[in-house]
Amino acid sequence: MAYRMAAVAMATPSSFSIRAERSSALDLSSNCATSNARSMRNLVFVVNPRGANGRTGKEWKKLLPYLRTRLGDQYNVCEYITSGPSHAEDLTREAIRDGADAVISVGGDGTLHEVVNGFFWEGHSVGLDFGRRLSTALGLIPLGTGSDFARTFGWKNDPYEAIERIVRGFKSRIDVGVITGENGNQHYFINVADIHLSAKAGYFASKYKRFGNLCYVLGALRAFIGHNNQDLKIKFNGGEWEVFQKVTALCIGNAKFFGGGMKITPTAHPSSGELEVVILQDFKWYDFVFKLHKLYKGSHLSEKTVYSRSVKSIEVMEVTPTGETYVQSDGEHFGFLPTSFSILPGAIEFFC
Ligand SMILES: Nc1ncnc2c1ncn2[C@@H]1O[C@H](COP(=O)(O)OP(=O)(O)OP(=O)(O)O)[C@@H](O)[C@H]1O
Repeated sequence: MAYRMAAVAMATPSSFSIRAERSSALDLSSNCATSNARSMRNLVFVVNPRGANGRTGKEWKKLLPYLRTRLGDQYNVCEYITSGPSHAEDLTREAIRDGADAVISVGGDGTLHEVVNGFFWEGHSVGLDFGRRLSTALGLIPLGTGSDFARTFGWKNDPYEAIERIVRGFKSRIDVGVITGENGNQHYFINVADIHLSAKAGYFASKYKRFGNLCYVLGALRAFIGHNNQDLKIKFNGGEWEVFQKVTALCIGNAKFFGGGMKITPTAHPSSGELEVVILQDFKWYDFVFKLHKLYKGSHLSEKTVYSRSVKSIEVMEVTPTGETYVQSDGEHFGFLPTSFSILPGAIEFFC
């Protein structure tokens, strides 16, 4: 069940600041709007103060006065600070229901992942709740450790460039990946979902975020302990089951990069209408030493032990079930196989 939010407000004629807490109601029309609110655009900035080891919170404090000046009188700037994991999801859902024109994720890929999930509720778009058709756009100020989704667009962790994109107001529709676990619950991803070694590495990397980008190397080293390549059964686009032997990692890209700059699904693009599947087979630890540069450059698809194709959907299960093969989406631990993935083409309008 979604939390509703408390809004403690400090209204100014053109902007508004909110520290969101769980458990009471937020109403954009009363809390963000001013007297000429109907003609103003409500932009909700969902900020993870703990992103990039706390750097996001510090940067944001400096950024906010500039943002208000740069956006000017036609925008209500609503600032929602997350209080912990998953909070960004609840805040986004409430902002959409309250009629926000845009929700802008301020932080890394984990925060963006939660904001994207906030666009959905019980298998459908929140904008279509109660028979309404609300069109809230998604924006991004990348300020995380990896900020991998932004790399597909060639964007850096530069908040001032990101603000210019919002000011310019150019939007296009992007696809969203759907991931469904054994219990049938749906979850959404916008960047890359992945299975086995990389997902296990991501799980451990999240424990080492205090080391910055080094967390991905530490996570990978930890994941190698006890790792075995796995035979997997895979069904593409609802066809026949096929067995892929000795799978090291299986990656499903809506965008190109993961793990802090590795171009793992180099032909993926969030407006292609398809997911790009890349399967690494029979990789040994030394393959990562000798082929790592190819994974970063995105030139690994020509390797004999790398399989790739575009799909609308894919189902994956272990040949011999262990229930221990890791799955992650957008760098966040999702669970274990079996899992299925599909695409929602053009599901969200995005500032780009
Ligand atoms: N107030 C908070 N306190 C602690 N954790 C939070 C808070 N708000 C959000 N989080 C969690 O922090 C996690 C990481 O945040 P985020 O992705 O923004 O930064 P990052 O991990 O440094 O960047 P990247 O994912 O790009 O590497 C999110 O998955 C989210 O669940």
